[in-house]
Amino acid sequence: MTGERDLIDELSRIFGLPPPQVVCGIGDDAAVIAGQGGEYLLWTVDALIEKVHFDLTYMPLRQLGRKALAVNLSDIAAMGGKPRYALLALGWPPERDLFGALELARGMQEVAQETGVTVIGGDTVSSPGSLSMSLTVLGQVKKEELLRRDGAQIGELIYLTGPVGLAAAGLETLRRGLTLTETERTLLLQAFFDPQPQILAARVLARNHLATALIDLSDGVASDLFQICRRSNVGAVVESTLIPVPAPVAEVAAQIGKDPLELALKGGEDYLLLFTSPPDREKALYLHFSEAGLGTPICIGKIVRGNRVWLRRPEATQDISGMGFDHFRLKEL
Ligand SMILES: Nc1ncnc2c1ncn2[C@@H]1O[C@H](COP(=O)(O)OP(=O)(O)O)[C@@H](O)[C@H]1O
Ligand SMILES: Cc1ncc(C[n+]2csc(CCOP(=O)(O)OP(=O)(O)O)c2C)c(N)n1
Ligand SMILES: [Mg+2]
Repeated sequence: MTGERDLIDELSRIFGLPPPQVVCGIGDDAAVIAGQGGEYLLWTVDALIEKVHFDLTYMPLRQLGRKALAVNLSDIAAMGGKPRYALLALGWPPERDLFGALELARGMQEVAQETGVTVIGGDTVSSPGSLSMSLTVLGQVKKEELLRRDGAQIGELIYLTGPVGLAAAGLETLRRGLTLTETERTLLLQAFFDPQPQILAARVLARNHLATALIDLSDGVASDLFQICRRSNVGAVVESTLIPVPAPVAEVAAQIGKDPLELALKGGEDYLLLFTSPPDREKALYLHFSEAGLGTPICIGKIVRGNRVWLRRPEATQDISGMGFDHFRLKEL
């Protein structure tokens, strides 16, 4: 086993196949359980661990609360669903002021109110040394609107709902104390601190049957597109010239001596949507997004035969399958 994905594959072998009422078990953004009246229940959990997901020296607790819920909601969005209820398991370091936990909860409650979610339970324990939390979110989606990772077909187009690399560049800015203009800094830190779960965009895709496969971007395009490919038994070609890399991301990349595309495709924590859609739905896609007041989706490539993710650059084509954030293959970007 060489990383997180291999470990999950092995765990899923141990846990075995789920019973028939489980429409989708291990392997998608959330588990899907057949509910009543043509509704499916969506069930997801994400842990956030100090020093792995956040550093309290630069992450205010209120922001952390916002982000903790937002990244979980992103997994419900990634199934085309509506988030409803959340449970919070909190591991609080006993040496840390307990009032800090209230700040965290206030941040979470802000996002809950913004998205129509209610926190209905949890667990509170001490966690010597580091703050940890785990959020469980329950959502719902109509049976015919469920969007999974496994529906991509050869010839379809691959889209993003926004520019990539901002959060990763924000993290590098904080970590390395980079000097940027105030506008650049604000944009990057906002993306890193306060990701906006793409619930509306996902609902537009789901309601109008505009996507065939959907995932949210937590580990980066290279890794998350590979998950779509693995589940759909297809390959993908991403065109380097089509990747939306904002100028401040390129600026950070230059300051840290990295390739901007690398930061944009492998940095992670974008929490945008990555989806596939048939070419003949392109007009409808743009129209529905524009009618909903959403930015135009950005086409970055195409689904092809095979099982790898290729990045086509003017000078060469490179295999980027599964590259990006992995909990057990940590290396400095
Ligand atoms: N420890 C685990 N036990 C069982 N299932 C797991 C475990 N870790 C991850 N999974 C499942 O593996 C799939 C991929 O997980 P992950 O990559 O963390 O998804 P996401 O990026 O959407 O959070 C999901 O369906 C998740 O529920
Ligand atoms: C202190 C710190 N170090 C590193 C990172 C970068 N980082 C942490 S988790 C992550 C990827 C997403 O987290 P994960 O737990 O894999 O989410 P999931 O894919 O399960 O939704 C990234 C890029 C960070 N945010 N903070
Ligand atoms: Mg996860």
